Amino acid sequence: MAPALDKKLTGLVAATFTPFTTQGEINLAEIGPYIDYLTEKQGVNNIFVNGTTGESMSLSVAERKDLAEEWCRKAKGKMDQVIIHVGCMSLTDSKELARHAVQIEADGIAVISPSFFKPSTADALRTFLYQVSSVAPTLPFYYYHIPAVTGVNMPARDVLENIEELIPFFRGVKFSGNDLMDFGQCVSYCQPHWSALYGVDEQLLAALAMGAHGAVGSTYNYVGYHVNELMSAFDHGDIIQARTIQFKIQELLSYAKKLGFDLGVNKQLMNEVSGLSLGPPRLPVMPCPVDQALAIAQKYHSLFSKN
Ligand SMILES: CC(=O)N[C@H](C=O)[C@@H](O)[C@H](O)[C@H](O)CO
Ligand SMILES: CC(=O)C(=O)O
Repeated sequence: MAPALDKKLTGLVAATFTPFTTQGEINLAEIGPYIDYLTEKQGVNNIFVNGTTGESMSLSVAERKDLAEEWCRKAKGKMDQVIIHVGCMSLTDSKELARHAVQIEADGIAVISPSFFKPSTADALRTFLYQVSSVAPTLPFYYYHIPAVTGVNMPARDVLENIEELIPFFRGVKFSGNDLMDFGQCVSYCQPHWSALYGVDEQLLAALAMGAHGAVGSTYNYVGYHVNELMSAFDHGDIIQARTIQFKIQELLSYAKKLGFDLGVNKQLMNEVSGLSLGPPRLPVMPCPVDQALAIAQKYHSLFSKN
């Protein structure tokens, strides 16, 4: 098997929601239709599975394996790349998931910093990442930086320092932070075969100006079509058009945030917009009150007439 050796990850990557039944079990049957929705209706051809949006930290290792396997199986021939997030609090669990990602022929893995016991230095975090990668040494590897969620605030650029010496298949960073100076320094440190992927959907345009090669986010599940247009406007130098689309996304999210926007609301918005049955989130994330999702979906439709 040759993993995505020379396939640099670019463009849009949807961070998938995990489908649950109404009883709260993982719902593998919804994955096939979900993939079709992303490719056919949103023009999104890459997915980031079992991440923050996928509630990975609320899933068991066994559930994460079942999900990863089904996403890979159903994505075959339809998606360009499937990246599996394998970060856990326990190094042992992360290694088990990394080994499994090789078996199911994922295109890459990503790892978040542990956040209960936090690494105290960039070197400690790099060593943790290295140990996870060591059981999947030829699988493209991404560091997943999300300081607001992990509480691990060391600059991502520090984590990247000489990382290829430890992880030969290091392929980039998924940067979900607001610090655009740190992001710029990551871009500037990137090797040609690495990708700097931005993850704060509200301000992607600023990250594109800083040199982002692509974007990973939850909202690309339902505004992917429009963000593809934003990115192509940017590529063609039409900054006014790119900004117009970015401002619409900001308007949607600021409206949603005023009503209370969390993963439960985000997931319900996806249910409303897509017609998929992804179910409720898992506790401690609370299900979204119906009227709240409807109000946000209405705002969505008023901003984006397509879809
Ligand atoms: C905390 C979180 O989930 N961040 C996501 C990616 O990393 C983003 O895609 C956000 O969901 C998005 O920017 C909306 O705030
Ligand atoms: C947004 C994102 O990348 C995640 O859900 O992990």
